[in-house]
Amino acid sequence: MTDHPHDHDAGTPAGGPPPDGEPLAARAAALDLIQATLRKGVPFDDALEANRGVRALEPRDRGFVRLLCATVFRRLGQLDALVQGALAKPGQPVKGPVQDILRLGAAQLLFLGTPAHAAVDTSVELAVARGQTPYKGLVNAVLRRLSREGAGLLAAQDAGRLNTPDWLWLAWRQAYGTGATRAIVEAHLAEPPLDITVRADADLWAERLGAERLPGGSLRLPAGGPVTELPGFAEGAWWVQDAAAAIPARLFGDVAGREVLDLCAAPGGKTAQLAAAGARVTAVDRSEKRLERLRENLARLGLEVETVAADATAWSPDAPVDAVLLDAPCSATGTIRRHPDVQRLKTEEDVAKLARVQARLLIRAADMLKPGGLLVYATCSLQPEEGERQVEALLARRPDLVRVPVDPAELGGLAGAVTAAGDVRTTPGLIPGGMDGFFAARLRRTG
Ligand SMILES: C[S@@+](CC[C@H](N)C(=O)[O-])C[C@H]1O[C@@H](n2cnc3c(N)ncnc32)[C@H](O)[C@@H]1O
Repeated sequence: MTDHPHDHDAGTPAGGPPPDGEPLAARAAALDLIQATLRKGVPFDDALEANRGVRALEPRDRGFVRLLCATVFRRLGQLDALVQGALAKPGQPVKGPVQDILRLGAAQLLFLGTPAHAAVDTSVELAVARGQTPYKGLVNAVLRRLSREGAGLLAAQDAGRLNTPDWLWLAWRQAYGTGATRAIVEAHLAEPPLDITVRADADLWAERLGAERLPGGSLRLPAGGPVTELPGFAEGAWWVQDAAAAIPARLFGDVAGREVLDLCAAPGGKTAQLAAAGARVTAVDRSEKRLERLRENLARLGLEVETVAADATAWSPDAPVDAVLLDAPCSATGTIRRHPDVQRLKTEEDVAKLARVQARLLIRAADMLKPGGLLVYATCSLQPEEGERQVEALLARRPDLVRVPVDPAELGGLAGAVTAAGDVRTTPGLIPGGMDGFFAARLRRTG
């Protein structure tokens, strides 16, 4: 389970050699998937779940399809510039399926190490199979040229900048400065490692899995391969959760025996942390389908919580509580290295719309607290409107709330993640191997 609204226990894409079993079927499935996302706006994980062609493939080929699509989303700016540069007539418009076939072909040639003949031949066949026979020659010529000259062209590109939509580049530069923005966009280029949170015995599991221990307690493994086959998965010893996503629930301190409301809970990564730490959790989510996923996840972990399917802007607990976690719906721009399609789907308008929802949820969450109770607000967004600005606005509006600053020692010494005001702000470039961009603030109700 991860924090992304469209990803659950999906694990990480497996790399490995390109398919030789059904080479065309795998590329055809990848074409359908990137078209669903880039042309129709369907989040990649939803497209993947709905695609029958992918389900029919061997697991290794499915891994290839996932990696190929992720590479197209991750490197789209570079790929489009390369294709443009390789056209016989520069500036010639290349659109629709032909454009997408070229993107897939170039990604295989230049980023996945697919042998040139396999990448070129399957792309040409795909063009024919999709009724693009008149463009067969163009696909062949562009990809052959890229197989010869691509590496040199690639070396001259500013990869981080090219792959980042302008609005995100400008917003991050304004919020974090040029150096930190560079670190963010560089972190987006790499396939992220697999981070997990263990129920208990982190040292034991680190040894068993050969995992690295991260500040704060998460374990880190290299990406690739089916997560469900790793030791400890089936018996519920751990769950998938980015190291940054594991921070907000820890900000409550010792929750053993305490009642905690988790207001936007599914698929349950933070619910699991709270329940594993001994809290009595009520997990609220407005999506019954996602709540079902939360129940499945917690059942695997052998953890019990109460679940409520409700809109948190309209629902109230029977009585005020000691602790509320609001992991609000957001643009998810902090998860781009895990979900590179996000940077192609989300817009500035989405951020403004979500910020209004977050403001409403925050007021409701504050109203649910007893005097002395703690509210932790979190989003997996890099946009200050969904983090820092929300908390400033709430504190200005609600004199009964005060900030309880976070001490870097609470984050295993990750001093770079604590802001001057005492909130948590992680960015993907913060640690080697990266971490999601997250914001978290801890507030106390005083009256
Ligand atoms: C960022 S995800 C939560 C991730 C989760 N906390 C975890 O750690 O696994 C946001 C969740 O908020 C839910 N949601 C969105 N608006 C809501 C609302 N008004 N009331 C309750 N849940 C809502 C979505 O269905 C989604 O599951």
